[in-house]
Amino acid sequence: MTSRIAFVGGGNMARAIIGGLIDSGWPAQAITVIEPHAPTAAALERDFAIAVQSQGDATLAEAACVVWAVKPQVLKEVALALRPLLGASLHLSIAAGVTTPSLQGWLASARIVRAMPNTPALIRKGMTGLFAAPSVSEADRQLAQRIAQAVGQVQWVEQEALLDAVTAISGSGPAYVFYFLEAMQQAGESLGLTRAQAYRLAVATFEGAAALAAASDEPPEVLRQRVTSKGGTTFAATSAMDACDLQAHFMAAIQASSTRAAEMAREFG
Ligand SMILES: NC(=O)C1=CN([C@@H]2O[C@H](COP(=O)(O)OP(=O)(O)OC[C@H]3O[C@@H](n4cnc5c(N)ncnc54)[C@H](OP(=O)(O)O)[C@@H]3O)[C@@H](O)[C@H]2O)C=CC1
Ligand SMILES: O=C(O)[C@@H]1CCC=N1
Repeated sequence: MTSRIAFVGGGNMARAIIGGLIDSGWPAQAITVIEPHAPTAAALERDFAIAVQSQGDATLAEAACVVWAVKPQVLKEVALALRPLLGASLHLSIAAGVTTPSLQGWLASARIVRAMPNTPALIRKGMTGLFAAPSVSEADRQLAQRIAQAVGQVQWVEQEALLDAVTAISGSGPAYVFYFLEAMQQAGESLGLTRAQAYRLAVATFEGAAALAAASDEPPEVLRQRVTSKGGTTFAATSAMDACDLQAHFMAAIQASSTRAAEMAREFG
């Protein structure tokens, strides 16, 4: 029988994971959500035919896994409020920055796995970083991994601090890709393409280049060199990027994401 999963918070990321789980064959009847915002709750019920409650009830204790998917800012308050209703479940937190020791204290449980998914989970192309303290059982690790793998690939890390790096690369990463897509679309338009033409070209290019990188044994700088003809168009573009130190700026932006994850642990943990 499929394990019951209860989501606390039914926002963007929970929706992505729920969509991926159902798409991968997880029964809708085995998923419940606690989501107080009525329009969000109604949309989840409509789109996925799952049970959505405005607040927790006794059925929360029946979940094999509770997925904590509220904002880090409110996680402590929500966890303490629901604590009397919790059973002996695994707790899977997707909140950026909130640490295992904080969660252990709020939930009065050591059965905690932290996950850092990303929104491509919605189409089962997610990448999820996972961390569990050494005391967490193999069965709990397997259940967390099963949920994450239902929506894409997983990468375990051995030190909790590395989840901040995962957050900065793959958690926030889809936004970086969309940021570049926006720029490529606007540039294409300014060069005379229609908005739709430019967007289609840009999306297909990301798709194709990522698939090529995934299929290749060669490092990205070699793949880039293959595109770059001597004195040609790509060289003109990458030289302009180098002239404004784009790579260093981009790396600093990723560092800022990781630093923010660590700060959030101090603010909300
Ligand atoms: N978005 C992303 O790409 C990623 C997000 N995360 C993490 O996922 C978590 C959720 O983020 P995201 O989905 O973007 O945020 P959202 O704000 O979209 O979702 C959070 C949801 O929780 C609801 N909520 C608020 N209070 C309660 C409560 N007491 N009980 C139950 N639900 C409540 C919110 O309702 P309301 O709007 O009314 O407040 C909202 O619908 C965060 O901790 C974030 O760090 C992790 C990886 C990637
Ligand atoms: O922006 C955030 O804080 C969350 C975590 C990673 C992606 N979104």
